Amino acid sequence: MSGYDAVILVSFGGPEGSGDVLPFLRNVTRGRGIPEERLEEVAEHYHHFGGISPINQWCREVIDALRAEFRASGIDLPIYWGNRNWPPMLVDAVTQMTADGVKRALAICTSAYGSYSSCRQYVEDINAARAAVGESAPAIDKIRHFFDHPGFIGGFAKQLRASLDQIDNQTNTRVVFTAHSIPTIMEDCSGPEGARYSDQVAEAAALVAEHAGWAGPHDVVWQSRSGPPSMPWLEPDVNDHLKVLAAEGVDTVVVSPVGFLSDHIEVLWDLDNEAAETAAGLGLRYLRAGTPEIDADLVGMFRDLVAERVSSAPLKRLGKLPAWDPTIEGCCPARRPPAPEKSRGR
Ligand SMILES: CC1=C(CCC(=O)O)c2cc3nc(cc4[nH]c(cc5[nH]c(cc1n2)c(C)c5CCC(=O)O)c(CCC(=O)O)c4C)C(CCC(=O)O)=C3C
Ligand SMILES: [Fe+2]
Repeated sequence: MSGYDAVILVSFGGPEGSGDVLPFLRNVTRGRGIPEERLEEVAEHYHHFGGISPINQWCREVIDALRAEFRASGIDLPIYWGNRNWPPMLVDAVTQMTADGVKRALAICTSAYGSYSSCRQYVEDINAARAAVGESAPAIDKIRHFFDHPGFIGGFAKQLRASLDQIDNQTNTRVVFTAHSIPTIMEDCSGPEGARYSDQVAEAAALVAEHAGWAGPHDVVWQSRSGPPSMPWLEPDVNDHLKVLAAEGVDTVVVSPVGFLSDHIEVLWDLDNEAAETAAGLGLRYLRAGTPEIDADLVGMFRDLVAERVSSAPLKRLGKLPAWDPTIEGCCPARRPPAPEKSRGR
């Protein structure tokens, strides 16, 4: 007896044609004061791919694979799909669930880590959609952070191993893990005592390296920062880090984007174009390790994360960081409220 009568995949959403790009970007950045020039710059990244982000198609394939996985494991729950920023929108999915009589659903959010952007914001958007539908909307809980689940680690480790196998002489090879940068103010209030986002990324990176059989050095760096230069974000940026590595005598770099489950625009543009170009300019051999995409381990992980909640199946975790409930009231605000001294005066 679990009390759940449905599962909903909740993802970021992405444009599927050039006309979608600017409206999508306006949805993502609504109320955030991101300048129009930044939007136009980001729009260019999407236009290199015909305005199509692979993220929606990836969601469709994950849902198909997960339905098969549910059938095979006797989990008899329908799977809905709602995005935060582009159709199919969360509010429409919640409307449909309500019409179908769903009372309590479990949300699979497609981000592995804590922090406002990667967790709390998903919960807020789910709750906004429920509020828009009204009293009869189902209750929706979120699955836990899964950065150290063996299916997540295994999915990345396989891809990293495949890249390493292409390098004959690994003496001066460096493995570089990347995740999306976030403002340091957001990092400082991630998790119960702060910095849990970067701690989780670091733990995932170490586990992926270990499971790929990589005993050489690895680093964790950040990618895809936005926001005004005056606002500090997590550093170093992957491009700056490549310069440091070249100066240290590294000749081959393998970049594994553990911050993302699939190849979307940040991976295809910021890594496969920008960082690859930076590396070429420095004379570095550059290999980008794959993301799990719809790897069987990753799909099996989603099944496990549902099974944990519907039938109290044991938690599969490889890491040592304490777990924390991603839905604690007030956890991971976008920023801390200003200290009293600072809010007085100007
Ligand atoms: C931590 C994190 C993840 C990983 C967790 C997760 O997966 O959720 C992530 C994922 C993604 N971010 C994405 C796209 C964008 N993120 C933006 C802006 C921002 N991201 C931030 C953080 C993150 N972002 C932050 C702190 C901002 C600035 C402030 C704000 O707006 O909150 C902007 C606005 C323009 C810009 O400023 O760059 C865009 C277009 C896409 C879709 C890609 C596609 O379409 O293929 C995906 C999966
Ligand atoms: Fe983002």
